[in-house]
Amino acid sequence: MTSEPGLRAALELVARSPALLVASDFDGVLAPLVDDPMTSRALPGTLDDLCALAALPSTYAALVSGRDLATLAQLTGQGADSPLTLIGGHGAQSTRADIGITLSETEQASLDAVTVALHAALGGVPGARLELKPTATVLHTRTATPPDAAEAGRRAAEVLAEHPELTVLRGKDVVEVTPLVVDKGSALAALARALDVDAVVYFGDDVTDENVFIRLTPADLGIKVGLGATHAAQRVAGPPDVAAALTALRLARQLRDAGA
Ligand SMILES: O=P(O)(O)OC[C@H]1O[C@H](O[C@H]2O[C@H](CO)[C@@H](O)[C@H](O)[C@H]2O)[C@H](O)[C@@H](O)[C@@H]1O
Repeated sequence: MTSEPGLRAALELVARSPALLVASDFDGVLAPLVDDPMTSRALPGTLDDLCALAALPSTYAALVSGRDLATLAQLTGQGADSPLTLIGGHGAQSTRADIGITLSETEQASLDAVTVALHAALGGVPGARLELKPTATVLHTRTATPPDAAEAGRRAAEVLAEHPELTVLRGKDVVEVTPLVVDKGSALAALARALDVDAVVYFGDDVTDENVFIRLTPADLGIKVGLGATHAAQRVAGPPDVAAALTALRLARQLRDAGA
């Protein structure tokens, strides 16, 4: 897909920015979507290219995910010595800012109550299951039939109607509920400000990534992965195209540094 002239030209142009931040979502972007969230892995080369970019002068790289930080680090193998900034929990956590995620007693009670209620309401719906994260509970329906997924969604909506204090984030075969007010766009904008970069490149595939795309300026480059309405300027089909685009961006940035 990087042979597509518009995308290639856009990557080469943004690679010439004096200070650049390259950031990517994880699931569905670096890692193909799978049924079991704990088996997600980034495609070969993607993390290497991000780390290589982060090693270049005036160049930074980040992962921005709905995963909690510990899980994101585990799945990507990016530990404390990683050159990448990891932003987790849709912006609730960051390795750079060391943002804490301790919920208040009220927030924790609210999350616990909705989790218990969802668990009770979803019993008996085949393929519907809950993922428990430190700041959120996620209803997964990827392995449910369409009628079962619809039934799970209907039951979840009834429960969530009783919890207007919670934030609901919708994604690919997931409905996520958290007591925090978070979004990836604010988190990435704060990182870009802190790094004082001239341009941001962002890869994302889901509704929550639109909060990033909508904030980008003409100096930046948003790349939507897959189908669906988007505010991104460019689009690729799937994770293999992201891998190719990251390599093209890394090479263009290295050429720029070499003065070519
Ligand atoms: O922001 P992301 O990195 O894209 O994380 C969003 C959610 O990703 C995970 O769910 C998605 O990936 C799963 C594994 O491929 C897939 O089974 C599921 O259908 C997808 O929605 C994760 O499990 C969630 O906690 C994240 O919020």
